Amino acid sequence: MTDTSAGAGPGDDGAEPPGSGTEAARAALDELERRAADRRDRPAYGHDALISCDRLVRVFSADGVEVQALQGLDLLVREGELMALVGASGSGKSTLMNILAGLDTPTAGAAKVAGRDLLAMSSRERLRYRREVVGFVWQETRRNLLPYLTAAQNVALPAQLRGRGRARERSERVGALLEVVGVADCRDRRPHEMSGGQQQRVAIAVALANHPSVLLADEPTGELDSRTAEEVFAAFRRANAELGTTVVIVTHDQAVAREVRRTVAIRDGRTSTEILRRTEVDAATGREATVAREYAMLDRAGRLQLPAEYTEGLGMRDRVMLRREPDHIGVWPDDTVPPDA
Ligand SMILES: Nc1ncnc2c1ncn2[C@@H]1O[C@H](COP(=O)(O)OP(=O)(O)OP(=O)(O)O)[C@@H](O)[C@H]1O
Repeated sequence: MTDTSAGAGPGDDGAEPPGSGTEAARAALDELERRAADRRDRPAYGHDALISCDRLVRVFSADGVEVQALQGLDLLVREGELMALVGASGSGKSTLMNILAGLDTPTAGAAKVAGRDLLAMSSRERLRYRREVVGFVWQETRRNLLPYLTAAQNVALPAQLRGRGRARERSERVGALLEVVGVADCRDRRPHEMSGGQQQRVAIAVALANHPSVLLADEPTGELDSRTAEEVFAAFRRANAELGTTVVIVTHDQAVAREVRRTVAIRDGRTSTEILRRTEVDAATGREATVAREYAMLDRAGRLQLPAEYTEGLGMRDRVMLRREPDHIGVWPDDTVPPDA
């Protein structure tokens, strides 16, 4: 233990006797400086992520009542990921998507997408951000497309508005995008001449028109039957694989959530658990199988959200008992005596 008691000063000859208070204080100071330097050199949170949300808060006030839709949400998404966000109704998914889409601003915290600081953008930068950095697909099919334009005209519009490229290049890109999402045959049809699934796939092409870094979709298959939903999801997957676009999908659809490698659950305005899926080859049979593992998010304040089904199943409430083991932490209901206590 470091002795920092007062009264121990340099000796008569000016030299510090070993173990003196001054020497100990200097050692403590060196240690503090070393730790501060370590902290300085450590990469910042989310430095290599395309999307980073750091303790994001969004409070709505309505009729004098405050609703905390996001309560310190942390989320990192790497470039090229295809991931799903799930959560109960009212957990804050749409609030998060609106912030990432540049349609709403957080009350506190930090949010960055492709290097843009979502809290510090001017209204002009915000407009550019919405046009160039993110593409958006909404649940309601009619919200995504202009009804009096054909599929090709809808997809051509964002680039036309931006005044980018020559007409021929734009037309080629429209054809290529409709091909990627699998609706090249709908090129000259207006929305009412297409099925709901075809309209959503055209909507994906529209959202991709300006080469966005991120494609955001809020319940894009919510109005579709499961077979059609699969086709729409396949279009997201192709956009991700062929164009490298990072895709974040909010979904209630378990089938869609199971199809992605990473599913993040939001609970009470915070990220709570995360499921990562990997393909593993069985050494004995050589057969491939998808292995899913569930993780809980540990935020930088050390907070951990335990899944409700775990805590409810074990009758855990208000307070739990913890014990640190060499390689894990044990958690027991408050009134339980741990096995080898
Ligand atoms: N504009 C607003 N004004 C007041 N409260 C709001 C507003 N928008 C959202 N909320 C509230 O914030 C909370 C989170 O809402 P949000 O729409 O983000 O949830 P959600 O997870 O997307 O739900 P759902 O799955 O039903 O769409 C809810 O309690 C909601 O009532």
